Amino acid sequence: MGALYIFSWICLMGLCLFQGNATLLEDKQALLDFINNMRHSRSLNWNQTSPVCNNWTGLTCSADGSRIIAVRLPGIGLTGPIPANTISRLSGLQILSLRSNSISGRFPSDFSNLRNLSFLYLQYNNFSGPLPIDFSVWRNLTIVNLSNNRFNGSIPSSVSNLTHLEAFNLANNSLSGEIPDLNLPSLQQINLSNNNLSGIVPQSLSRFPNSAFGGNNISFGSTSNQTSSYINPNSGPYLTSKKSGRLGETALLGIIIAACILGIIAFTSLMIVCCSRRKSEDAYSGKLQKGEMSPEKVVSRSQDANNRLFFFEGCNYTFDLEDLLRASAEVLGKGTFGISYKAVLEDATTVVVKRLKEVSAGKRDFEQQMEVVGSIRHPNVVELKAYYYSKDERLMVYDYYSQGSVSSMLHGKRGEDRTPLDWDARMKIAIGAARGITRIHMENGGKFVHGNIKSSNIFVNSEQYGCVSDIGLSSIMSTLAPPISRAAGYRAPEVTDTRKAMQPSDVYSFGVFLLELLTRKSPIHATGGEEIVHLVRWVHSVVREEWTAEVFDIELMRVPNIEEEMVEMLQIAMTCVVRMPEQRPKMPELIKMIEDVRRIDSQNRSPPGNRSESSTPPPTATGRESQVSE
Ligand SMILES: Nc1ncnc2c1ncn2[C@@H]1O[C@H](COP(=O)(O)OP(=O)(O)OP(=O)(O)O)[C@@H](O)[C@H]1O
Repeated sequence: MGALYIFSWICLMGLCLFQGNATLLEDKQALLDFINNMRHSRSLNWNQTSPVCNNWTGLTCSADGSRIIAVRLPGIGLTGPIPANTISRLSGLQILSLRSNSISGRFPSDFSNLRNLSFLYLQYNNFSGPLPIDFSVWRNLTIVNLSNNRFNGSIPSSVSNLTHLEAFNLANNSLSGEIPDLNLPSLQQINLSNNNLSGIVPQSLSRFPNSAFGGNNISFGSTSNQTSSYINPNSGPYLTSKKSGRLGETALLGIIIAACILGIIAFTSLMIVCCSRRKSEDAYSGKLQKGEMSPEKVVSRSQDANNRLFFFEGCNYTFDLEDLLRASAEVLGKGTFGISYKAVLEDATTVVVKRLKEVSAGKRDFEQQMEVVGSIRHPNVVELKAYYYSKDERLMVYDYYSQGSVSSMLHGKRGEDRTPLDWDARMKIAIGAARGITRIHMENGGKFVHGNIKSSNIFVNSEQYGCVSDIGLSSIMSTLAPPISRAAGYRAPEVTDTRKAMQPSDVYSFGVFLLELLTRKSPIHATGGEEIVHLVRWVHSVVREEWTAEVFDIELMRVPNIEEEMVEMLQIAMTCVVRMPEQRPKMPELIKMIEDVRRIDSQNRSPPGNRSESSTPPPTATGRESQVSE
């Protein structure tokens, strides 16, 4: 009897295990059916023979390995409609992210089978047609992002049944009709902006800011005809009142005549100013272009008001644009965003002037961005000292870092002239850069993105810690580095697709920078046979073949007892360059991870927030900067 019991128990367990495997096999088949029936420009390592869990890109299995619970495939070039009866067979699915692809067609009706879905990210695709009528089938939905598609029709009232909903984003679609009453206490974020919605914002959503409903024909609060506040895509919030009557005809005529006279005066003065400014700026640009400055006076004092260098508070420089124009200048290099010059002023002050090309932002946006950048004071961030804006010329002024960038330290001199960077130096550069980027990410309510992390933008401060430069340019410039360029080697895969840098893409670039520090290889380099090598792919292939030691810079291999630390740093770098942005660590975590590899020194281990307001150490610079220590 006992034996029979044990036998049946074993059978039962066997059946369970078999069933578990069967479900996973079914999930695997559903995914293969999906990917084999959908165009995608990136190849995936999904093949029939390899195990799904821990192996296939973009998937997460349940803890017991019996089901697939997350599919994350952002920015892999998926094109066309989602094939029916594929993804919808993953009945254990909780997270689905197919954002930043080119998926078209309607919202798949069979997604109603995904009863466990909690997080749905389909933003930045080409979905069209109406939203699903019955949202209540997904009782667990917590975050829904369907923004930046072409969905039309109205917002279904069934959304109000999603009691777990915390974030709901339908921005930038073509939705119309009125906003339903969404009495959802857990809802923390909503964005319905830039649709064709009309009517009023229901009371249940009045706690959200106006910007959540901008770009629609929605009115707020009172429904009375007397006064209501409208939000219009072009003009922003404004008040209209039915009481305001029409202007009398005489008054109107008076205004038109006055406007004409003023217009003529303004036009004439503008022409005079433009002609004289154009002359002086052309002369200035010409000198910078030639990489030389003559002592002749290029801008007259009377024009200083229009040609003013804007210095940030606390900057101890006393020169003006005129002095800068008289300085002797030498081209340091041509970057993605312009040319950088080393300028030595008459009193021996040495600065770097970056002359920007193709700024896409207007004057106001440019100035605002400069204000943000100029306000960042941190030992691991290269300070922007001053800027200049005119119609034809935009300049940024920094301290000159005489040791050159980390790029030139790693790849610059060859042979006997070369001073190798030892392990300590590289660790200090890594930790400093991590702290600098973390500080930059704290700006703008924790949303600021650097967008151009690379070794030629990282210098060392007076304490030899990494120091990050070139902040805030990627968002105001229209240029993107060409696909085969050193800059492109740092670019996260999703940035190539969406052309939009985010904080996780900075983390990716930082990971590439760490790999560069460890290998002393450029992110994109040609081998003897002219073959283009991508550093991330190369490191992956070497590590996969278990030749880890081969990865490291030969100069480091000579140093005793650092192998373990190098391997730990390699692991950290590899976590930064994973394909899925949401799987990359955040910058503050990276500081901790790197600090844990080696206790560099206690003085430099305080969190960046505590250190940002401290007296800024100067760079290892020539010129007149005072040498205040960190
Ligand atoms: N403050 C500085 N001190 C010393 N050298 C600098 C300074 N700023 C830039 N450089 C160097 O000048 C050269 C040109 O810099 P620039 O920033 O214009 O281009 P980049 O870093 O090569 O590319 P990108 O424009 O994409 O940042 C680079 O070698 C850079 O390291």
